[in-house]
Amino acid sequence: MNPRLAADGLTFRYDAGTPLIEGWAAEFAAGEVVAVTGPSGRGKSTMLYLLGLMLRPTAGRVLVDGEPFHGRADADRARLRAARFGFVFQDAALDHSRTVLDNILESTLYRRGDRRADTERAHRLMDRFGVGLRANAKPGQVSGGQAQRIALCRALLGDPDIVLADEPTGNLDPDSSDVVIDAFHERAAAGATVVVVTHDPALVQRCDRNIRL
Ligand SMILES: Nc1ncnc2c1ncn2[C@@H]1O[C@H](COP(=O)(O)OP(=O)(O)OP(=O)(O)O)[C@@H](O)[C@H]1O
Repeated sequence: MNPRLAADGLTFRYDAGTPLIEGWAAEFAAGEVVAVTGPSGRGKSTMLYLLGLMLRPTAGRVLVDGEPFHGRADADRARLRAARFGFVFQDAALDHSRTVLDNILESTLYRRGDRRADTERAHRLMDRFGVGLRANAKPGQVSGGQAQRIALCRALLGDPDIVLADEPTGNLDPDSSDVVIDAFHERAAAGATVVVVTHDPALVQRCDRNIRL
């Protein structure tokens, strides 16, 4: 059976210099939570952008269910991302002009769904992650750790079957981090693939395996 997500001979350079990532291969199966670790500046976030079809590789392939997607048109990749991927950016990347709730609901805009059910689900996720009282705040009014948990709610709202998270517990205390990793394992138990870039040893320990870049 094809892995849910795979990198095959992935090479990437930002400019004309030496490639940051060269000939990298990895497979991520449905049902597992995988940590990706490595020194700062090694290219972990870049690798996550490649896996998330946000950057095009210089060479090599990114496969989803065995099908190469890295070279597809932007609109195709965007459609696949909206339907199947949940991405947590390292800096949360919230839209400061909209409320917390609207930021979370943004991930549903490209899916045909029931707005009321999505809103109820968003509130349940916010309560679970301890940010339920901030629904009507603007991102500029919340703490860094709260912004990170709001970004997680946004990524998880659509029950994505591929979750890519960049330092999702970087600003969190151990209890809040546990809630996050529990949620990742829950998605994996439901059949998702979860890839987590992290420097947090406690998080690495709770992942099924660790790939070192
Ligand atoms: N848009 C860009 N243009 C040019 N160089 C970039 C760009 N983004 C990142 N880089 C460079 O690529 C290298 C890898 O960056 P990346 O953020 O992928 O590393 P990382 O392993 O995630 O680091 P950290 O653990 O510090 O978050 C760094 O040297 C960085 O300066």
